[in-house]
Amino acid sequence: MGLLVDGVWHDQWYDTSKSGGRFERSVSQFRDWVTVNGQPAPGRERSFQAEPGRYHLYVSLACPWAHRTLIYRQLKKLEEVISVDVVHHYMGKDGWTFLKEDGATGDSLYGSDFLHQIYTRADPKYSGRVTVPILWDKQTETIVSNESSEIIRMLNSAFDEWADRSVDLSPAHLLSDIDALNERIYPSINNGVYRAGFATTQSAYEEAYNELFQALDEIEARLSVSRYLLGDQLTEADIRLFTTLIRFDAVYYSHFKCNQRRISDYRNMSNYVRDILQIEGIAETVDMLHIKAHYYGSHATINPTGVVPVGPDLDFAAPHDRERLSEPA
Ligand SMILES: N[C@@H](CCC(=O)N[C@@H](CS)C(=O)NCC(=O)O)C(=O)O
Repeated sequence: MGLLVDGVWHDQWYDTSKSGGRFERSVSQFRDWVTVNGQPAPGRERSFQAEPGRYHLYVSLACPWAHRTLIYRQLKKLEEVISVDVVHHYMGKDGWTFLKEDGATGDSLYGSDFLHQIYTRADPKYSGRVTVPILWDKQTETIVSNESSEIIRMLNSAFDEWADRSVDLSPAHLLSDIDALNERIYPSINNGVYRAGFATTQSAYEEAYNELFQALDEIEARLSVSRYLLGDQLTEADIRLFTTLIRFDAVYYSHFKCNQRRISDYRNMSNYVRDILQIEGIAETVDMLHIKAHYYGSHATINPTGVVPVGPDLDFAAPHDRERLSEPA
């Protein structure tokens, strides 16, 4: 694990020394937008017009943020429109690599060895973390965005000429509710598990742990009366929550010490996870080998032996009971 400084790779773990042992996620730096007519997003100058075959995703199957983008690509039926490469699950001293093994594809565009070479191809002087996902423009050979929350908003509508338009995960009338839920769920749950797991002091860990389980209890209550977070319609907020919940029992519960309860101990949330997993296209985006091998194998400060637990046995294909909460059509 490391980062680029002026385009040069340095092997370095997260520094929590200046924040009382708290893990603070750095802000993504490539923030342009693909738009229908190529009009730059407000406050932006670079223009990226939606076109089939022009854009490429670099993802890790382990990563919950990259997972969001893969789910959108499936649900919007963009497989032929946006190509994908998958990095290897092990993130060691070279960061993410393109080692072709266990279903990792390698870099089909440039044959690079390391993901950081994609960042320096876009900006030879880039300083910062080298993260997935990346939305890459094959035409101008640059990174459009490395911020998953924005990439999924682009995938939701910018490519609709070639996509399944009937799928809209952030309809205008729900947008402010989605944003409000994201504001609650991102710090306490999506990033909350990382804040617990990467904390290097007891107090930083307990702060994150308490916030996490308080938020999970709230979600459980919400899901006791509503099929999805915002009623009968699956939205962006569900996808963003799902990618954390699906990893929880296998990884966050033990590896990140988030062990007050498993998701399988929550009746509503566990059924909800299976409900979403069983939507056509979603199961293909979940790769438990990459998920477990990455976390247990790559975080030497947390699990120095790199031994990957065999369990737990999780049956996401088992029936769920969520239909009881839907309005009859
Ligand atoms: N805010 C970013 C976060 C992406 C992110 O942190 N990805 C992790 C993998 S789960 C990563 O690549 N980390 C490498 C690092 O921090 O060096 C997003 O949502 O796209």
